Amino acid sequence: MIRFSHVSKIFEQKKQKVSALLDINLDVPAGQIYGVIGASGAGKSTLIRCANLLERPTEGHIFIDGEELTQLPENKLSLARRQIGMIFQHFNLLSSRTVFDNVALPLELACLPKTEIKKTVLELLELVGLTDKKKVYPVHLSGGQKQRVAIARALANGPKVLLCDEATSALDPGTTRSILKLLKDINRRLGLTILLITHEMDVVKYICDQVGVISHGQLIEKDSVSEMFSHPKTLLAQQFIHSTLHIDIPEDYAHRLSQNPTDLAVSPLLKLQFTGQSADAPLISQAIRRFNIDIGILSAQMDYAGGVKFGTMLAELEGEKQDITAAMQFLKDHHVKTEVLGYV
Ligand SMILES: Nc1ncnc2c1ncn2[C@@H]1O[C@H](COP(=O)(O)OP(=O)(O)OP(=O)(O)O)[C@@H](O)[C@H]1O
Repeated sequence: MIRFSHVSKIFEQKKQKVSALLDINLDVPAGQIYGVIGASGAGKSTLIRCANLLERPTEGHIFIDGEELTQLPENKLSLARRQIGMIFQHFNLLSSRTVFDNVALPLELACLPKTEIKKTVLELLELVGLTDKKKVYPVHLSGGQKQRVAIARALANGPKVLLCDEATSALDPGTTRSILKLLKDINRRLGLTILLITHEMDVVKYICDQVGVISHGQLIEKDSVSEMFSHPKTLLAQQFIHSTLHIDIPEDYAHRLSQNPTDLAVSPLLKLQFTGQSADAPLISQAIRRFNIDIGILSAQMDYAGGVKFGTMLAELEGEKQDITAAMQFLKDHHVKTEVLGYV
């Protein structure tokens, strides 16, 4: 449904060239939710703005449902853009228009008859759960409600594709969830293809089918969400995944931790990272039985994404030195990433 073929974008500013996108190849199948994740300045906004040619690529081709946008003359491009809805981090509603009139705007621009506009707008407001707010002005809405209006407006022309530019970045975690749930519902109910950009792996984990990681304008890794979470290949993907896990050493415990083993501090504190196959096997109890050691769990968080289990654990290993070494090797051999944080 969306295809980027060898897309590059170079910005020129005061004789300086910035390569915002470098040879991007991306295919989003119809009906899927595709997330592109990256740090600030990685090229996410440029990428999503190229999808509807708000930003024209310097090189390469962009196709929506088989039609090459990069070949279309301006008049045909405006028509093609009706197939592509877009929502933004800061909602971009017209403050002088009511909720109803904001959603009606694209239909008015498409010169639809009033009765049809009214019917469509009321259906859309029901879809996004804002029927009772139709006469309200945006200033009286919460952030989540504003984004719901923006979603209804983006769907007004019945697009095949929805582009989401950091759509939940300005919202609190609870509202973020409800907006992501709405996007997922719309995707499933209307078969809408969604391309979103984000800097939060939680967003990807919650709604995406596939994910691409962008860094310095390049898509350095792309995969299904389950594959990325179970076997992240690049360091950046690994860092994004582990940013969704919130594991800290308690402060009083950290004070007792010594960098190297001493006569009093002999038990290593390990940070164990489980992905895919390692998370499914009962490796902790196997290590305890096989090597006759004790494992004290300080904190742990296991999670699911795309049907795959993964997680992080902080655990103290107690026992004879050679048994601890053998147990650590056993965990490593079974794809558990093992890091010694100190000794207690
Ligand atoms: N209009 C522009 N003119 C010149 N350089 C630009 C322009 N827009 C973006 N850039 C540069 O292109 C690179 C990618 O920017 P982009 O906004 O796409 O990143 P991003 O991943 O969306 O960042 P953020 O998450 O901070 O919004 C950056 O180096 C940025 O400075």
